[in-house]
Amino acid sequence: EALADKHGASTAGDTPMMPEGSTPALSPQGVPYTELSHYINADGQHIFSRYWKPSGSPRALMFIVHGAGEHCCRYDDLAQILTALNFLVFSHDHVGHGQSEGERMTIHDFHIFVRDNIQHLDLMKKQYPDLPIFMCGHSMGGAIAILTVDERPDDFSGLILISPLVLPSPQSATSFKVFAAKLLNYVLPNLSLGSIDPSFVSRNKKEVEAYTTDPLVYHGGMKVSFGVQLLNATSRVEKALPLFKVPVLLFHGTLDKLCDIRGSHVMIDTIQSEEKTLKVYEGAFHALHKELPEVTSSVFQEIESWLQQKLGGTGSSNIV
Ligand SMILES: O=C1N[C@]2(CO1)C[C@H](C(=O)N1CCC(COc3ccc(F)cc3Cl)CC1)C2
Repeated sequence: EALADKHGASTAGDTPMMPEGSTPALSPQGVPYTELSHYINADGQHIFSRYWKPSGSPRALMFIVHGAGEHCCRYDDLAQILTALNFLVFSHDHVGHGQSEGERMTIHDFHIFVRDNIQHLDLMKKQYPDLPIFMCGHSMGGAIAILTVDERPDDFSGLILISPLVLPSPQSATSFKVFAAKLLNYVLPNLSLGSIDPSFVSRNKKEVEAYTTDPLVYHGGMKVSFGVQLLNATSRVEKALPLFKVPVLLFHGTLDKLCDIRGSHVMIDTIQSEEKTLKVYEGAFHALHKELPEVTSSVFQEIESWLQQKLGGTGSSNIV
């Protein structure tokens, strides 16, 4: 059992990871993992993990789950908002993403993302056994979050979803692409379905630029095999929704071309959660946490007041 250090990152200090004189495991960017907070997943891969700690003692945990091709350091702004509410925020780069090991944007079973999520969740529960835990997922990270909560419903006090992948969007997963992906998966699994169009990510030109120039973002084509796993994810999510009971705060833009807003309508109508809210942003694109200032500030305010109300905290909980 690898020891978890104070950050909850497990180091392999007690098991000789490499015989004397050999080089330490390096991140895809060439950084030794001994210098990066990380944990080792069930396949022995180094998963880069990130922790944003509040100045005071934390009153809750927030587990952020990033989307396809991106990485957890893109959530610094959201994490800062949350640490100001005395949340301890944690996240990691999914296998094949960012500073974690694994072939770029390659997965042979979508459940691996959920398995690694649960491992990190258990590490943090051990470190902070008495704190309520919330999860926030974006896009493909929303599907991973839904499936994680579905497996551990009693571990979460609430789930926030920013334009989650519930239904594939007809633009990015055209019925031809879906058909082709399923067929080609047997013969050409590594064929590219084309890469994510950065202009679909946000209307905010600065954010599109940041996405396009971010060296930790994967800008290559999406493999057929990855697309098929995303389709697997959407069907697993649809099966999970009718049994879903955790409080949910959902956000979606009406002009989202990457994840169909219909998926959020299906979700809000299907889940059994007593507390469920869907905020629709007219004209907004996909990454609402990186959209035009008026959208992103509204999303962050809604998240703040929803969390304050959940924690029975001070602030704008409107008790009538
Ligand atoms: O800020 C952010 N957001 C990001 C990038 O940077 C967007 C990206 C992300 O997760 N998705 C956008 C693309 C979408 C493609 O979907 C498919 C494609 C082929 C297919 F066959 C079946 C499907 Cl479902 C999946 C979800 C994370």
